[in-house]
Amino acid sequence: MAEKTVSLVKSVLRLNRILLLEKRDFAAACVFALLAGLVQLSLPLGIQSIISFVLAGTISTSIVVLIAMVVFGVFINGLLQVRQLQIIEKVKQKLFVRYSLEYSDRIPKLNIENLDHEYLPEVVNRYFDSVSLQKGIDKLMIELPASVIQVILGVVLLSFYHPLFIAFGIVLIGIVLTIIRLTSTKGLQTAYKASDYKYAVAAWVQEIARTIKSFKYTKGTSLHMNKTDALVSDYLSSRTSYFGILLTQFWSLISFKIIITAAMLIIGAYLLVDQQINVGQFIAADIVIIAIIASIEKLIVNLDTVYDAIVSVEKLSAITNAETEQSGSLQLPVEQEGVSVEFKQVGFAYGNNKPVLKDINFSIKAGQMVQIKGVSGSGKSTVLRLLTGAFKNYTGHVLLNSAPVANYDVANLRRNTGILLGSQDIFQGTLWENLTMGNDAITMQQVNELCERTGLINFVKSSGKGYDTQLLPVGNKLSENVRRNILLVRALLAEHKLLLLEEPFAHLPNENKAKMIAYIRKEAASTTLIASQDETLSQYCDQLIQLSPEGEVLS
Ligand SMILES: Nc1ncnc2c1ncn2[C@@H]1O[C@H](COP(=O)(O)OP(=O)(O)OP(=O)(O)O)[C@@H](O)[C@H]1O
Repeated sequence: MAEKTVSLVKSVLRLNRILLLEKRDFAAACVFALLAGLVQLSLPLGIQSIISFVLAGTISTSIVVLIAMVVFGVFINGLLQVRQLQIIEKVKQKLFVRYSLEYSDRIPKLNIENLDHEYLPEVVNRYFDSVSLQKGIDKLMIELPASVIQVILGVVLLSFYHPLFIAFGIVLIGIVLTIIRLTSTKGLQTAYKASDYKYAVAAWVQEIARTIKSFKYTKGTSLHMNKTDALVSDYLSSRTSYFGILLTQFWSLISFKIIITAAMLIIGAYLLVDQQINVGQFIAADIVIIAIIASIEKLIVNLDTVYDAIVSVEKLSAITNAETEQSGSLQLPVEQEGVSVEFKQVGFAYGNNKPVLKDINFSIKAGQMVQIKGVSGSGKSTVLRLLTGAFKNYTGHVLLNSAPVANYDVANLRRNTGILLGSQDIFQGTLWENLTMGNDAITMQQVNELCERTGLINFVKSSGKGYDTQLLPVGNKLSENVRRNILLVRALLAEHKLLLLEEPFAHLPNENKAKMIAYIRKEAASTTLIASQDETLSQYCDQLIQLSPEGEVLS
C-alpha cells in the first residue's frame, strides 16, 4: 500500500475549516464552554468563602446565601451543558447533510481522467467517515475547548492565590504542549495507516460480495480468506503501532499527574505553613489544581478522537477535494440540428500507458451517420470518449463545429449529446428513471416509440408495474438484451445534436435494428458516430472510418 505522509499542521487546519463551516454554532459552543468553566470555578471560590466563615465561627445568613449561590452555580452549569448538547446535535445533523449532498453533487462532476486507476465505488466508502466525524464532534466541540478553557481559567485563578502558582501554571502548560507536540505527528500517521488498511479490508470484502458467483463456484480454494488474512494482519499491526502511541501518551500523563500532585501538595503545604495562604485558600487552590489536572487528562485521553476526526476529514477529502471537470463557456447553437466533428492529428494514451490513438484524422459533416470500425482494442470507443469532453489529455485537435471540444460548456455539451458507452449501467430505481434520467421534458409518447422500435416494450408490458418496475443495481436479474435496450433507449431519448453509440445494435434482431437505424437517420437528425464491428452497418452510413489495430485510420 502506498504510504501517504500526513502533515499535522495541514490536517489540523483542514479539520478546523470543517468545524468553522459551522462558525456560529462553534462560537456558541465555545462561549457556553467558557461560561460553564467560569461557573464551575465559582465552586472552589464559594467553598473557600464558606470555610473562612466556618473557621471564623460566624454562621450567618451570608453562609446560606453562599451555599445557595454555589448550588445555583451547579444548576446553571447543567443548563449550559444542555444548551451545548443541543448545538452539537444540530452540527452533527448539518455535517451529515453537508457530506451527503457534497458527495452526490461532486461525483458526477469528477474528472474521470484522474480517477482512471481508481475503483470509484470503493473510494466512495470514505463517505462513512462522515459518521465517524459526527461521533467525534461532541469531544471536539465541547470537551476539548472546555478543557482548554478550564486549564487557562484555572491557572489565572491560581495566580491570584500566590505568584508561585503562575510559574506552576506555565510549567504545567509547557509539559502538556511538549507531550502533544512529541507524539501527535506519529499518532496521526499511524491512525491514518490503520484507516487505510481498514478500507482495504472493506474493499476486499465488498469485492468478494460483488463477485460472489466466482468465489462460490471455486473448487474449494480459500483465496478469499488468504487475502483477507493478509489485509487484516496489516490492519492489526498498524492499529497496534497506533495504540502504542496512545499508550505513550497515557504513560506521559500518569508521570505528569504524579509530579503535579507532589508539587501541588508541597507548594500548598509550604505556603500554608509559611502563612502566605490560609486553609480556605489552600483547599480552594487544591480544588482548582485538581480541576486543571482533570481537564488536562481529558485533553490527552481524547487525543485519539482528534486523530480520528482528522483522519476522517482527510479520508472524506478523497471526494470533496478531488478534481472536478473543467468547463468551457461555448454553447452549441440552438437552431442547428447536428454538429460537425473533426479530428486533426489526434493522439491519445490512457495515463502513462502506450498510445491508443495515433495521428487520427477525419471529418464528419453535421447530420451525417458514421461507423467507426476496427478490431477489439483498436480505439473505437476511445474516439467516442474524446468527444464526450471527459478526456482532455490528447494531442492534436478534437473539434465540434470547428471549436475545440474543451471550449464547450460541459453541461450544455452533455445535454446535447446522446451517449451509449459500454461503461454505462443500470442503477437502482424505476425503469422510467433509468430511461429518462430525471428529464421531465421527455414524454410518454417518446419513450413508448423507442421502446416499440427496440422491442423493449415487451419487457415493459410483461413487468407488472410497467415503467414503474424497480430495477436492481447494475441491472441484476435483467436479461442482457433488456439491459442493453434500456441503455440504448436512454441514449436516444430527448433531442440531441450528437449521438455517440458503442455497439448499439449488436443485441437487436434484424427487424428492430432496421427500425432503429431508420429512426436515427430520419428522426434524430443528429450527427451520429457508431463504434461497431458490424459488417452490415456501413451500407446505412455516410462514411466508414476504419481503425488499424495500432489505433491509426486506415484509408
Ligand atoms: N480506462 C482505460 N484505462 C486504460 N486503458 C484503457 C482504458 N479504456 C480502454 N483502454 C485500453 O485502450 C485500448 C482501446 O480501447 P477501446 O475500448 O477504445 O477499444 P475498442 O476498439 O472500442 O475495443 P472493443 O471493441 O473491445 O470495445 C485497449 O487496449 C484498452 O485496453
